[in-house]
Parts: sequence; structure tokens; C-alpha cells
Amino acid sequence: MADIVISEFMDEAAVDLLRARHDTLYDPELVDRPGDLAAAVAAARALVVRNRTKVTEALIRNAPELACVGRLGVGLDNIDLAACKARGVTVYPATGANDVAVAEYVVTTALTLLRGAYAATADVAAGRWPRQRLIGREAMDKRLGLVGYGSIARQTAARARVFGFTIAAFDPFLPESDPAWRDAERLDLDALLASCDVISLHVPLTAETRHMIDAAAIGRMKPGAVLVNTARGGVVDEPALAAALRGGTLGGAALDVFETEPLTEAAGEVFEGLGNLILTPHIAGVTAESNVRVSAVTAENVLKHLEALR
Ligand SMILES: O=C(O)[C@H](O)COP(=O)(O)O
Repeated sequence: MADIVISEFMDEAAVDLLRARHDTLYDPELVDRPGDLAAAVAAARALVVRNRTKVTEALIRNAPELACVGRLGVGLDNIDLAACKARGVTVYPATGANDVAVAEYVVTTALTLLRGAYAATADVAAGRWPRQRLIGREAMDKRLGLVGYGSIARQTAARARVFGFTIAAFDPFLPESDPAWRDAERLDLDALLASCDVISLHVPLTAETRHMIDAAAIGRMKPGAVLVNTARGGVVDEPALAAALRGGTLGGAALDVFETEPLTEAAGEVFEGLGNLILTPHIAGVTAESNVRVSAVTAENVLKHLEALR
């Protein structure tokens, strides 16, 4: 029976580090076979997951030896943290290791949606020349509003500044005295929504943030504003967003995360036919480079934890 179970994809070099020291089961498809997963963790001391494996109280109960969970990412909403705490299971997010990947995604989608000129390949190749329709907007002197001003949001701000964005943020958990506010205007959520040309979400999914961006919040946004969500799907009311895009009150949106993942055909219907929308399959945080970093940090966390148990 494996000492370490890895239930979703991980960089092979990091898997090898774990294999070199411990009996390791690496099965990137294990997440889709809950029965096998429960059986695999029965004797494991470490479990390594991404965002799809549900680390529930029942799964933990099935794993009496479990001492730690390595999370190949930063969102912890798929892990029952209270159950882990009650059982003394330490959870290790890969904090910081995918910041750059997400920050680059936010800035590139924001620029793409403001500019609105890049979806014309078929027209141009067919001999059409729609210049008037493709006159878009610049980033220079626009305002980027960050909902949540943690590490990913700050990396995003640093890149956005280079393009001429001014930065504002809403983060009730960051005290006014924090030096991070030297680089961003501190606003409440309503003021942020009302004054920014681009809104990017950087909050975890909690009871407080669920549907934080609903029809009323969208209604408070600046006409023509762009919304980028790389945080968690449940933070945005998807039908309300689709309606605002369809009605032209919002200028565009990029969604990397969805209330239900994978997005089902039925849930995706609300987005049908929208041209000012970029949809991606929860990939903002995953690049070749970040996968190596996230996997290395997680392997190191797990190895250290198991080492300390000896
Ligand atoms: O929380 C995160 O860091 C993102 O969801 C990426 O995590 P994943 O690579 O496990 O999807």
C-alpha cells in the first residue's frame, strides 16, 4: 500500500523525488474513481491533490494514517479544513508558486478584451476589412480594480502598471497600515466596482464571497467595464454576468473558473453567442513553469512533513 497518493497531475520530476523516498502511487485519473481513491488512501500518510479531488471528512476518516495533504495550487475550497484540523492533518498549499501564471493571464485577457481587435482572423482571411468595428481601447490611464489584494493580485498590479493602469483594490482583511497600500488606492467594494475599467477577482470561495458579483454588483460596475475571474466560479453569478454581456452594459469578461467544473453544456448555454467573452478551463494558474514550481514546492512540503514524523 502506498505511503504517498497523488490523485491528479503533477510534474514528473517532483513525482520522482517522492518515489525515491517513499512508496508512491501516482495516478492522475484517480480523482475520477472515488472508490479507488478511498481504497488508495487507506494506508497513506500523505495525499497530493489539485483542485478536483474532494478531501472530505469521509475520505479522511478512511485514511487513519493520513498526516498531510499537499495541494498543487492555492485554493483550498475542495478540502474540508475543519475535518483536517480535527484529525491533525496538515494542509500545505503551494503558496506563491503559481502567482506569475495567474497574473499574466489577468493582464493579457484584460488587454485583449479592452482592445477587442483579435477575433477578426476569419473576417480578414476572407477578404473583409472591418477596421471601424475593431477600434478598441488602450490600457493607458485605465483603472484596474482588484477584489482581494493578496500575492496574486499584487503580481497582477505590478504587470498592469507597466501598461499604464492605475491600481485600486478592495481587501477588508488587509489593514490600512499595511505597506502594500502604498501602491494601490484602498476602496470599498461599491466604490471599486463603480470606478474601475477592469475588475479582477482574487478572493477565495467562502460563504461571504459566494455570488459576491451578482446582478446588483454587476449593475454597479462602470458601463463597458471588463470582468476577469481567475479566483473561483461561485464568486460570480454566471447567468447575471451573461445577461450583462448580452445587454452591452459590460464590455467583456474572461472566466477561467466556473460554479460547476467542468462547465456542463447546459450551464454553458447562457454564454452562447457572446463574442466579448473569453472562457478557459481553469488553466490560468497552470503553465509549464508554474506546474514545475507548484509540484516542487509540494513535494518538498510533503517530504519534510513525513521526515519530521520519523
Ligand atoms: O487554486 C489554485 O491555485 C488554482 O485553482 C490552480 O490549482 P490547480 O492547478 O490545482 O487547478
